[in-house]
Amino acid sequence: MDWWHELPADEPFGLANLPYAVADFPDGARVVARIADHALDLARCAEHAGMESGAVWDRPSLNAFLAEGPASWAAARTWLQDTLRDQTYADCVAPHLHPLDGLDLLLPLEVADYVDFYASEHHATNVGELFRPGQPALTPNWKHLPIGYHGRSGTVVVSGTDVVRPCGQRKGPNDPEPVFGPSVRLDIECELGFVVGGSSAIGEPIALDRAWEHIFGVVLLNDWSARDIQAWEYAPLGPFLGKSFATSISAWVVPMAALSAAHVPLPAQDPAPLPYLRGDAATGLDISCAVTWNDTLVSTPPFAQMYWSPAQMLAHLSVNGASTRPGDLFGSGTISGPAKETRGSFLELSWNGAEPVTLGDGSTRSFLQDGDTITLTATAPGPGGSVIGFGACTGTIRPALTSSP
Ligand SMILES: O=C(O)/C=C/C(=O)CC(=O)CC(=O)O
Ligand SMILES: [Ca+2]
Ligand SMILES: [Mg+2]
Repeated sequence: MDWWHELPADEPFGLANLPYAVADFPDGARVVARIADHALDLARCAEHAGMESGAVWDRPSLNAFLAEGPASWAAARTWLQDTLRDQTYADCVAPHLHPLDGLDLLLPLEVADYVDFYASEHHATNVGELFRPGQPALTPNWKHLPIGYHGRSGTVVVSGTDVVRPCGQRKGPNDPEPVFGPSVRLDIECELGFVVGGSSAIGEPIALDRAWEHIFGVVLLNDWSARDIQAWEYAPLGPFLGKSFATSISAWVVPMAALSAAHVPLPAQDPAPLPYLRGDAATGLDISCAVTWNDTLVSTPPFAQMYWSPAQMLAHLSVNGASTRPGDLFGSGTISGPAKETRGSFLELSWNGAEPVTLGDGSTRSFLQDGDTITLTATAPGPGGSVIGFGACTGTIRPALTSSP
């Protein structure tokens, strides 16, 4: 028996999970799968085992594998689980396992198009009250369609990448004129990101009941947000420079197949959405997130509380005939539950600065200070009582480069 044949039942990166990442080996970057605290060099392991289709992993991103589609993803997963389970393959596995400690993980995919949704009713209600006081918190369309905006795919960065405080225009309600400078209300948004694979042609919407087949897996996602820049710029076209400077994702992509036991019914949708958004595939996911600010756990956002299903998001995203490509990424929107300690942004947690958060060292915060580190983590139920881990999505704030261009 080798160590990977006898992992404890509560190992969050056991055979039921097997998330993918891209590791920067001395002789090139390649796709790996995680098993406990090791990464398996998939292309080399497959080569060793005589599995020719493993060449798709001999690349510096997941995109070629994403392009192959769900039948290939399922076959690869079955092969990988069999290879790790069966002791006769131990010689094909052992030489290609690398301790994670000391391994550099890269952005796991070349992000094609990036969309961010707004699917938490609690978050949308809170932000509505804070940004548009005196108006109904939810806009009239909110319960009829999953609201989203197209973001900037080129600034999606991997966990561990520092985030430079953005500069931009802001104008508070009492300022006579806009001013330019480093954001003074830099925030996070705890979200999940959904990685799209296969493709759909222009003019051919993805039906709700086929939507999950197009979703390869899930990452943790932090949609860094400069609230002062956002509040001044967003009307009437939506978020722009307040969010496009950086979006962090976890290095590990948890395959949807690992989350088969995590599907849960959505909270009741009233009014019933239009038929293209209605059906049994409109499930939620029981994924419990956690937000750590420096070393203090400040929030535990529950994805199971999200109003819209990821399947509804993808059906809506393509219902106008927009095509999808391997490497498309969509964010769920900030995950906020009903309780204060489950809010997924500091705008909400500090109620726009009125109720600062106290950290473990006794200091208080409303928004991010230079040097602060944010870490998102999550777990989900796996098959047979196992636990599915997601790794971490972390980022540290660096000072603004300049206060004037
Ligand atoms: O209500 C608004 O004007 C904007 C809210 C957001 O910050 C948008 C966003 O990124 C969506 C989300 O993460 O839920
Ligand atoms: Ca967001
Ligand atoms: Mg962003």
